[in-house]
Amino acid sequence: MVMIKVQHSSKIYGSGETEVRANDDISFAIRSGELTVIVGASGAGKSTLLNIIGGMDTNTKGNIIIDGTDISQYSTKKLTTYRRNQIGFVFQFYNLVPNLTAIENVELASEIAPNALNPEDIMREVGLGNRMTNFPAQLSGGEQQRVAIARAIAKNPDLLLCDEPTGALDYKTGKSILQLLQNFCHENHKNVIIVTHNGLIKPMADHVIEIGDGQVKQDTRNTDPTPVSEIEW
Ligand SMILES: Nc1ncnc2c1ncn2[C@@H]1O[C@H](COP(=O)(O)OP(=O)(O)OP(=O)(O)O)[C@@H](O)[C@H]1O
Repeated sequence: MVMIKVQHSSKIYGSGETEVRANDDISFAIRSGELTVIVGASGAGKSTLLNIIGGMDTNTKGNIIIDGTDISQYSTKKLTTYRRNQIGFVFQFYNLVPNLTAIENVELASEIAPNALNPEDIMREVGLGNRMTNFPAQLSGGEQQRVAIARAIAKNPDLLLCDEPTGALDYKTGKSILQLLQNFCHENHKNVIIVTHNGLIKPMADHVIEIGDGQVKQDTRNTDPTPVSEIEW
């Protein structure tokens, strides 16, 4: 079953001499339960695409069909509900609230979502059962990213969108975060999209979309994705 259909989507910033075609006629389909890696060089248009799929930005042209509904036609209010109920975001720099404990950061998200999971269960699942009452500053970068992932997962979203989730982490910690995302996707049959410039992680994905100059350069699938623990980069 197709979960996401991006159809001839373009995003143009500015106009005239300052016009930037961040996305230029992008089309692809993501099947339900796929771990998708969107890969490309800096400035290729990856974050723009992810933000449009996540309802944080809107496209200039084209359709974004999520589970049968075209969100490119949504009002601002509908987009807010869509983001709140269906999307979990993970960013490079965690974006945790510094004066709330780890578990309170997760509760913040679960409280606004209608089908939320138990925050304590999720904290244990990401390996932080014993760090729930710590503040972000008392946690390592990898632990903070685990809290950010727990916060995104606790909403029980259909779609987990991750923009360079290991960008601020060392190699080993980054690997454990990617393993967590791969497990979450495959064990729960959820959709996860990871945006990265690191082409070497492509083998971990079910689906790889390569973006260059705002366009899809390659769209391939791995029938037998490699466990993250077996990938070196
Ligand atoms: N709000 C904006 N206004 C104007 N131009 C923008 C805006 N956001 C992005 N762009 C431009 O659109 C292009 C694509 O940017 P985008 O951030 O999507 O690329 P990216 O592939 O995610 O890059 P990176 O890996 O460096 O984050 C770039 O040329 C960027 O400068």
